[in-house]
Amino acid sequence: MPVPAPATWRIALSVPLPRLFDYRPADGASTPAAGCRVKVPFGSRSLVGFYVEAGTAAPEGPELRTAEAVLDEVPLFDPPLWQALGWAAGYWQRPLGEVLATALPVALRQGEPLPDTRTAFWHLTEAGGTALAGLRRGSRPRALADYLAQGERDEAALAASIGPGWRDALRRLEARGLAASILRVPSREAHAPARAAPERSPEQAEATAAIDALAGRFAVALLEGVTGSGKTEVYLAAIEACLARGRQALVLVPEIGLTPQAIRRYGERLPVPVLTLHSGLSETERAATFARMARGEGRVLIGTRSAVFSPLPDAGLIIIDEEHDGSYKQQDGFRYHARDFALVRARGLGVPAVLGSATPSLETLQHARSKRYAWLTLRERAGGARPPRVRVLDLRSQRLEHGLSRPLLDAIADCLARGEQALVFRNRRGYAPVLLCHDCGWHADCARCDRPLTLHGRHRLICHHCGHRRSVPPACPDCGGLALVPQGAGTERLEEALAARFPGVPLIRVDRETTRGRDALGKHFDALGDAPGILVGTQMLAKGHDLPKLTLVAITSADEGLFSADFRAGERMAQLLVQVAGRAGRAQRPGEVWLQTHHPDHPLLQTLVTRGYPAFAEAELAERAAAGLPPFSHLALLRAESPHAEPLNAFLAAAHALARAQGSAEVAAHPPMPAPMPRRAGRLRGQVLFESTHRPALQSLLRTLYPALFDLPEARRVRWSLDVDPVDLY
Ligand SMILES: Nc1ncnc2c1ncn2[C@@H]1O[C@H](COP(=O)(O)OP(=O)(O)OP(=O)(O)O)[C@@H](O)[C@H]1O
Ligand SMILES: [Zn+2]
Repeated sequence: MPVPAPATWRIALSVPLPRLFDYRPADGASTPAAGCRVKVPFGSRSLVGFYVEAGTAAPEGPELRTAEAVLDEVPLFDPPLWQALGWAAGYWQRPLGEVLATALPVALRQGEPLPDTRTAFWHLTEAGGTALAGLRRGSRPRALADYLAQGERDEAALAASIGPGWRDALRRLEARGLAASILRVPSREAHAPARAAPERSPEQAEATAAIDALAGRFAVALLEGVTGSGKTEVYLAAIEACLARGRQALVLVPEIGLTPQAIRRYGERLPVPVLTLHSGLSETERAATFARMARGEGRVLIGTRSAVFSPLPDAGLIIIDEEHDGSYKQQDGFRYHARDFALVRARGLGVPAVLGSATPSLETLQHARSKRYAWLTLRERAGGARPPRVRVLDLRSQRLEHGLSRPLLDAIADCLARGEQALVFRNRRGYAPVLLCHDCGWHADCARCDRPLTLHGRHRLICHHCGHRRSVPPACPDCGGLALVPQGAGTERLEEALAARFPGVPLIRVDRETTRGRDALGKHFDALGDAPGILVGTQMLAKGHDLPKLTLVAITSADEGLFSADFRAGERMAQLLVQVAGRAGRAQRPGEVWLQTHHPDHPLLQTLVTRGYPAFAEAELAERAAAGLPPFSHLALLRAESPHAEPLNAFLAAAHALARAQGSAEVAAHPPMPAPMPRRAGRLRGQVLFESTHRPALQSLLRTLYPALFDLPEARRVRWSLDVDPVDLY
C-alpha cells in the first residue's frame, strides 16, 4: 500500500530563486491563511517567509525541514492586495517572496508584529478636579490642568496648547495622581478643514464631476492640465467626495514632489489627518503608517513610489500625480512601475484611478486616445494666471559667458529690477561636463566607464556614472600642455557666473550637491522668500513647485535629447522643458521663458514651442507607430554585466538561444548587443531585447524563459537582470 505523501507548506522566501520552498508544517500549528508570515530555517539562518499554499512532498525528494513558527493569525495583505502582488511577481518576473518583502516596511518584513497605533489621551482624574483650584496660577501644571478640565486631549493637542515643557508638567500631574491617560484609536470623525477651497473654475468643476461619476467602479481618467491649471484642486475635490462616501484615498506623488509644503496643502484642505510615506521616515513610522492604513484608521495616504503597496481596506480612489515622472519606476531589484501597479490595484479594488500631468507619458496618452481612459483636460491656468511667453534664442550668433548669452543676462537683470525672481535651468551638476586639453584635444575620461569625467570645483574630477574621483592633473597627460580648460557649463559654473554678474542678489543653487535630505528644497525656497533673486539648478527645480514671484525661466541648453539614440529621449526632454517652463508666471505677473539652443529649427523644438506639448505628443506618437516602438509594441530587456567579455557573451548567447528555442513567432528576440553604455564601473555590459506587438505573447515567453535562465550554467558567471517594460535602455 502506498504511503500518502506528507503534506507540506509552500513558502515564498525573499531569495533570488524563482520558486516556492517546501517545509513540514510547524509543530502543533494549524494551516495558516495565504499571506501569513512564517518563520523558517534556511541554510544556517532563520528567514521570514510567506505561506502560499499546501503541497505534498515528493517521496524521493530531500528531507524536509520544519517551519519554526507562524507569525500572523490574519495575513498583513488583504485579499485584493495579495492577488495584486501575485500578479506583479508574474508580470515583472520576480520571485514572489521578494515582491512580498518589497511590499512591506522593513520592520514587518523582519517579522515584527503590526505596531500598536493607539494614541495616549489624557484626562483629569477626580483628584485632579479637586486639586485644580489649589495649583499655582500661571504655572504650567495649572495651565495644563485647566486645559484638561475642558475634556480629554491627545499629546499633540497638549504640546500645541501648552508649548515647551508640557511633558514635564504632565509627568508632575501624573505623579500626583491628578492626570491619567488611556490608549485608544483616534476617532475618525471629520473636522472642519483649516482652509477653504478657492472657487473652482468651470474646467475644474467639470473634471471634478467627471471623476465623481466614476465612483464605485474601476475606471481610469487622465487629467491633462497645463502647468499651473490647478490639478491639485481637482484631486482635493475628488478626495473630499471619496471621504464623504466613507472611503480611503491614496495619492502617489514623485519623489521630489512630496515636500512639507505639499503635505501641508493637503492637510489644511482635508477634513481628516493625512498620512504620508516617503524616504524621510523612520522604519518605525513606516510600519505605523502601514498599520493605520490596514486598520482603516488612516483615510488619506500621500506617498512616493512604495506607497502603492499600502493596504486599502476601504479603498475609494487612487490618484497618481505627475504620472509621467520617472521616479515611479523602480530601477533595481523588483523593477515595478508604481503607476502601472496602481492601476492594477484599482482594477482589483473596483475603484477609479486618476492619472494627472501637464505632460502625460505617451503610453497614457495612447490609452486616452483609444478611449480606454476617460480624458479630462484643463486648458487654462487657475486664478487668472496666463501661460508664459516662450522665446527661442539662437545661440549660433551669440557669444556665451559661461553658457549664458547677453540677451538672456539682460532679461534676468530686467526681471530682478522689476522685483521678481528668475530660474536658470541646466540639467548638469558640477562645474563643467568636460575637461579638455586646448593643445592636443585630450579630455579627462573615467578609466572604468569610458565617459568624460565631470569637473567639480577647479580641482576634482568625478564620474557621474560610477562615482570614481580623482584630482585634476597638473598638465595634460598626453602632450604635457598646461592649457586644460573646462568645456561647457554645469550648475556650479552658472552659479559662479551669475554671482559675478549680479553681486548682492540672493542666489540659490539647487542640485544634488546642495539639496540633500528631507525638505532641503523647501528650505531653499524659504531662504529665497518673495524677494528678488535667482534660482539656478537641475531638474529638481522642474517639478510641481509654485513660486508666485518667479516670472522668468531660462533654459540654458535645450539641445540635449534632440539627437539621442534612446527613443524616449525626445519625450523626456519635452516633458522636462514644459515642466520647468511651467514654473514661470503662475500668479498675477506674466511669465517668460527663454530657451537657448544651437538648433532653433529642430522640428521637435519647433512643434513644442509653437504648438505645445499635445501637438508634440501627437507627432511623436505617429513616429513611434511608424517605427513600431512603445506604446505600439512591448519590450523586455535582459541585461548582463561582467568584468570580462567571454562570460558576458556566453551568457547572452545562451539566453538568446534559449528564447529562440522557445520559438514564438510573435516575439522578436534581438541578437545580443552591447548596452548603450558598454562599460561601467569596469564592467562590460550587454543586453538582449525582446519585442512584441502582442503583450500576452511576450509575457508567455518570459514566463518560461525567466526560470530557465536561472538554470543556465553561464548565468552563474555574470550579473544579470530582466526588466519588463524598461523605461530606459541603459
Ligand atoms: N480655482 C482656483 N482659483 C484660484 N487659484 C487656484 C484655483 N485652483 C488652483 N489655484 C492656484 O493655482 C496654483 C496652481 O495650482 P496647482 O499647483 O494645483 O497646479 P498644477 O496643475 O498642479 O500645476 P503643475 O502641473 O504645474 O504642478 C496654486 O497656487 C493654486 O493654489
Ligand atoms: Zn566611471
